[in-house]
Amino acid sequence: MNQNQSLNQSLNPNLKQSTPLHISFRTPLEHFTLDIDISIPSSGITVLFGPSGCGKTTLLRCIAGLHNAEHAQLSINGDLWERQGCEQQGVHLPAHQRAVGYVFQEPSLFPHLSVKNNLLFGHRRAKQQSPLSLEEVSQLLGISHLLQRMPDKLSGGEKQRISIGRALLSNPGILLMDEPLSALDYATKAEIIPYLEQLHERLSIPIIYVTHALAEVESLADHIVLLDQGRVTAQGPIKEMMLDLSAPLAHFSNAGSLLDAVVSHYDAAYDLTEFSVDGGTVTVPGNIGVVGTAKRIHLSASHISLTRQAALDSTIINILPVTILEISQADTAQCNVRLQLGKHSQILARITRRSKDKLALKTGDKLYAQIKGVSLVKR
Ligand SMILES: Nc1ncnc2c1ncn2[C@@H]1O[C@H](COP(=O)(O)OP(=O)(O)OP(=O)(O)O)[C@@H](O)[C@H]1O
Repeated sequence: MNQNQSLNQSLNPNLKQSTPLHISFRTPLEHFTLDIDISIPSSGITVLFGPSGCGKTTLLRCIAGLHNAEHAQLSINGDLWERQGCEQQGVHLPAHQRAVGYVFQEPSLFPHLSVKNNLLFGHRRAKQQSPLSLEEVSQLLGISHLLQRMPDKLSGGEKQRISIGRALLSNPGILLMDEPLSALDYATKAEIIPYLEQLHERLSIPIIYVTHALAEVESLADHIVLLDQGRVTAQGPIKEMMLDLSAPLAHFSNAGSLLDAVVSHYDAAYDLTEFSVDGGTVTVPGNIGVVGTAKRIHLSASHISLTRQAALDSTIINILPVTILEISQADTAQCNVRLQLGKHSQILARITRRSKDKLALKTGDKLYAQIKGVSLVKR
């Protein structure tokens, strides 16, 4: 058993790993009815993404038992928490009996308690004593040096990490995070995202994460559920959803694709890091990480151009052979082009309709993708 497996088991020994979460609620709201019926993976981060007022917070509140829906069916890790409005006998586990960790937009620490006592409050709230110790949580979130401080001596990002720690110490079966970064400035967001990535890697409890920010989706999501006016418009694994030309994400102006990459070489003379990806090599400026480190890289669709021949005299250093899988109109001027890269990967390019016609591009064409600009979304 490796360290992660043992930490996962110790966090929640009763977790039935492979049972998907079944989440179904119907409840009238002010202007529309929230009507959701989804199954999501039992581990990893599922992002709820949608415009303001589409029902994201209400859905979290339903899961936490804070909003009563007329129709409900909720199974978490194989346990039935709620069943309402069907022929079978009703079930409603009260909010205080649900093993839910809830992190809000604004960190809500007790001002009269030290960081340590705020964290221990989560420990005491646990229905079953959390096997995860205060020390382990502090180390996971980088807050060990803050334990004796009072909340008014903490930055916004530190407060939010402590809110997350307190939620984890309550031994949750599910972690609900409602725009946990939206109250923080850009620099603090960047500081906290790596800790969220760590949580995601080291804990196998399901996390449902609400955000409006596409950058957070690209950094953190494994699975995405798109909501509009109380209904699911699309859902699925994030990499697939970004490449689905009929789904909303591919139509955003900042559409792109995610690629798994491993650091393969650092060129000290030019300060460039090379990554090996399925189908080639991608080079980015700077010394990014030790050889062998896995990263997730983001390729913006509008930063990819397509050529029939590999340009030999281009300043663009990332040029990869690709095959066209699908072309679809993105708007009146532009097309999305879904491309096969290597054996198992796909990327998205955004080109003008005029270029598509000029090059007479069609499915099956073998081309070269010139990638101008690669961003790392996982450090
Ligand atoms: N208890 C309630 N009863 C009736 N309507 C409600 C209730 N709670 C929220 N609403 C309404 O339901 C809609 C969805 O609200 P909700 O807070 O779930 O949206 P949201 O997607 O989380 O929005 P935001 O991204 O702005 O936080 C809103 O129009 C809101 O006014």
